[in-house]
Amino acid sequence: RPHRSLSFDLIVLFPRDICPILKDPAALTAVIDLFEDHVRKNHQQLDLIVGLDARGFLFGPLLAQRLGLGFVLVRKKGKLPGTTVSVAYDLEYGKAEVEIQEDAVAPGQKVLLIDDLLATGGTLHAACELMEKLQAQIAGCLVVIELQELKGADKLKPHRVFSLLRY
Ligand SMILES: O=P(O)(O)OC[C@H]1O[C@H](OP(=O)(O)OP(=O)(O)O)[C@H](O)[C@@H]1O
Ligand SMILES: Nc1ncnc2[nH]cnc12
Repeated sequence: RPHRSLSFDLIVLFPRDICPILKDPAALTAVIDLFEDHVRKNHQQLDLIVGLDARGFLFGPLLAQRLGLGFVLVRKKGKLPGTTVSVAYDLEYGKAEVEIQEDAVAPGQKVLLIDDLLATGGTLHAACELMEKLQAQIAGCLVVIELQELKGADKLKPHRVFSLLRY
């Protein structure tokens, strides 16, 4: 049979889905409570929460609002108006590109990145490269779900990853 990656096999055999969390208001509140608690204990003087397209947008603004911080979007290529900065990265099959508005984060601002799920780490790694292009300070990455077998947290080093559910 054709080669399939570990990530592909995991999606097919063990799909991890955040939809049940979103459907249950108590679960969603618990997720944001846990993130808020972690950030208040471990991160001081943050400037912005940066969320990843598309499912990072479901959690990021809720957390940002709790913390009294602004929220910034990292989008897939071609979606943002104005002047953008982009980073291309490899997927298991093909390539992708993420973008941010060039003035979304000012040099020196301290940001925390958020997404729903960490698999290989390619997406968050590319988003970290975007932050570096804008000379932001990366405080760390937050995800609801981490697929530990795929070692995404290693790929993101030296940046730290905080996850709520690990498989
Ligand atoms: O760690 P990685 O191997 O990069 O994979 C994780 C990324 O993959 C999924 O997004 P997807 O690309 O399916 O896009 P979507 O959120 O727009 O559905 C997930 O929401 C993460 O963003
Ligand atoms: N097992 C999995 N479930 C959901 N999304 C994924 N992305 C990569 N692996 C995944």
